Amino acid sequence: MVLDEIAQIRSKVTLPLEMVEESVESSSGLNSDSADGLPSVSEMPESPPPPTEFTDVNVVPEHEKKEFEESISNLQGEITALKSKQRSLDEKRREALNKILDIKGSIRVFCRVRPFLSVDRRKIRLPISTGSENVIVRSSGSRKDFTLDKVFPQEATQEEVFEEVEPILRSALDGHNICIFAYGQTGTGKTFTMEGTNDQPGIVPRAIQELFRQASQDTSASFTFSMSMLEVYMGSLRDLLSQKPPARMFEPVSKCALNIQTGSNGSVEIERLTDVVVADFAQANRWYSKGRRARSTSWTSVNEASSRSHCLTRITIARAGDTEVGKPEPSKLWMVDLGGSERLLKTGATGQTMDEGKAINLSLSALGDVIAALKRKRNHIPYRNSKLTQILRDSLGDGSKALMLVHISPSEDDAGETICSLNFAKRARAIESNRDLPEDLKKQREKRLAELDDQMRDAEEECQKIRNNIKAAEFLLQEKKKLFSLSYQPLDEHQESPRSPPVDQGKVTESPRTFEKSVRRNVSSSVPHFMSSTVCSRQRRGVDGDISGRSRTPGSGNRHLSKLFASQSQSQSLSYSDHYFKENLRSSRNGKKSGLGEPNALHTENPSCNSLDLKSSSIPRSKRVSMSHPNLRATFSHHRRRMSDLS
Ligand SMILES: Nc1ncnc2c1ncn2[C@@H]1O[C@H](COP(=O)(O)OP(=O)(O)OP(=O)(O)O)[C@@H](O)[C@H]1O
Repeated sequence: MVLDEIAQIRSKVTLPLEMVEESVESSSGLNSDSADGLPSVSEMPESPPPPTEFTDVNVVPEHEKKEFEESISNLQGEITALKSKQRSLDEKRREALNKILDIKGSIRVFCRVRPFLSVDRRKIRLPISTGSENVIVRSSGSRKDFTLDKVFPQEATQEEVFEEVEPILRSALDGHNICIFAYGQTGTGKTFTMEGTNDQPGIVPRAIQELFRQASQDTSASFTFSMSMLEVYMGSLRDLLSQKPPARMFEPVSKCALNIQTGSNGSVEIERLTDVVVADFAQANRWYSKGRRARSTSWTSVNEASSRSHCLTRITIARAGDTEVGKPEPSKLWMVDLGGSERLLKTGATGQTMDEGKAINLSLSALGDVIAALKRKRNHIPYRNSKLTQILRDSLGDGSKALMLVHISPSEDDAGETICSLNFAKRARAIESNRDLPEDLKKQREKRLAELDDQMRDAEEECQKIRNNIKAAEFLLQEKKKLFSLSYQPLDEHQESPRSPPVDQGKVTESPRTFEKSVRRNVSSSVPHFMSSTVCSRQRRGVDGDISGRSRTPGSGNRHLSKLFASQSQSQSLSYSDHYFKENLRSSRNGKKSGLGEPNALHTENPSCNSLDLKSSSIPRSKRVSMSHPNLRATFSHHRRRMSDLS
């Protein structure tokens, strides 16, 4: 129904200008020498003129204006109702997604096995075997089985990994704080998973792109994204997007340049941390590259340090437009590439490497403690034990979701480290896996998840339909408003309207007064003094001439109208109340061309109207012309102003 209306409105917006043009040319006799072979006005036989009505074109019938206003307000009401329906469906979808994530666990743990690299000493017997939700590690005659939420084997692609990560991003847009961690021994592929390469982008660039994509589809709210990047090294924080270069390249940063502030409500702010608003994915990606470059040239021993620091990328999502629920707090999406988790004794580290390793291990175990406390719903969550957990305080806990991607090596040499990493994963997992549940509970859980999944999809589909309806209705409303302002609002209001396209400025130049002067210019010298041209009017005529070369716009419709006035002044007989003229307009409104091109439809001189009677105020109301075509009204409304200016 809405689409039909749009089609109607479109035809109303564009067609009438042609109709006006046609009616102007036909009625003014300008096409008298045309192929139609129509006689000019002067050649017209002296048949008795049709009775002339003097009408006040200043007035458009109130009932029509009211009807138009009503249709606009009905449409506005319809849009409001659709938006409220969209909000409630969106709420349903959010609830279902939340329940799904809660059943699956608010802290989910995945495992990714790195493929063999050329540098790996390949053994015939592989220590690792994987299922979809479990990893078995065989080492020194023992066999350990670890259960996880999802396991990505060596051949898993970046796309496959991201597919599983993606649902949590929707939660970030819904207002939840989210943390995605890459955990594991050095060289197991944490940076590959998070950053990726140009050919195989990782989670961070894909997530940013996905956020922009999802936000652009959500018409119920508008989103603003901003981005920060920082590095935590030996308990110090470094701003990776800072515009200020470090005092000396490669200088160790011994002091923490950024302070972590915790509000009374638990919210966390990092003082002086650069936060850049990013308008689109390309811009965000440029900042991300800058942050990555800053990381690789940081600290003392340039490349080595990267595995001994944590790199945190934060996307802050501000949501606006959901007026019924007020302005929500911005949500944060943290994507963290953690430092390598290897045991110090095994690496035989000494000196600074030892200290770095200690710092990493301290913060990783603090993170493990926080996650374990959250899992057990402890009253005290030990956030304060490391800089990392202090930073993530408001994004790990109530209402937040976390995803831990534990990376392991396929090599037998690393089996000990692999077991340590998987023990960390086991500790972090929020719930028992499906595999650990009794059969009946497992079935119940699966059933519930399937129901919620259906609910979520239904709500999403319905929401999409409503989104399309809203778009169509908003377009229709905009068109109606345009039409309304063209038809009923005085010229001044057109100028003030913020929606007015630039061509309306042309209308200003080509103001109704200009037309009036062009009428006067052609009026014989017998016209009263007040109708003769002035310097100003002659200047305006120059402007008028400039405009005439422009493309057809409502303004150019006026140009044709001015032709009509010019020709009127030659014949000095045409009145808007002329029933032929009205008839022509009516038929053109009805899509009939017939009356306008036919000789008997042409206007003849009306001797009783040898001069233009512009005193509209003296015309009885009963004789006012009724032009129900909105665009015709538009041009007439300009004319009305011209007349009233004169009176
Ligand atoms: N899934 C994979 N597919 C192909 N190559 C991979 C994969 N995972 C890791 N690699 C390669 O393994 C090497 C080590 O990976 P990466 O640097 O990401 O490890 P890391 O865990 O981040 O190490 P560090 O802790 O030192 O930063 C890189 O050359 C990377 O390209």
